[in-house]
Amino acid sequence: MLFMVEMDVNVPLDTDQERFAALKQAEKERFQELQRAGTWRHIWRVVGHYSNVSIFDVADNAALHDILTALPLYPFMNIRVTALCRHPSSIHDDDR
Ligand SMILES: O=C(O)C[C@H]1C=CC(=O)O1
Repeated sequence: MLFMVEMDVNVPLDTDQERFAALKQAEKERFQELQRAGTWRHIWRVVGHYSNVSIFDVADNAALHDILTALPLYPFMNIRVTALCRHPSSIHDDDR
């Protein structure tokens, strides 16, 4: 199942910078692992924001919930999820 996931990262001014840098590195590693697995299919930076728009390919709603809530930066994120399905005019075979 495909989902559009919009993530906004909010970092309070009093956040410990060293701790945040470690979480950011852990997030990058998890992100790249999920990309290699084909789970986190796409990501785009939203211009002018510490936000991204991503496409996830997961088994079901619960799988997406588990992945998102386990992200290292999850405590700093506001997340919006939109379920997607194939557009009838799409020429891409991997839209499901
Ligand atoms: O940078 C972000 O938008 C937050 C998050 C998503 C991937 C990643 O490496 O960090």
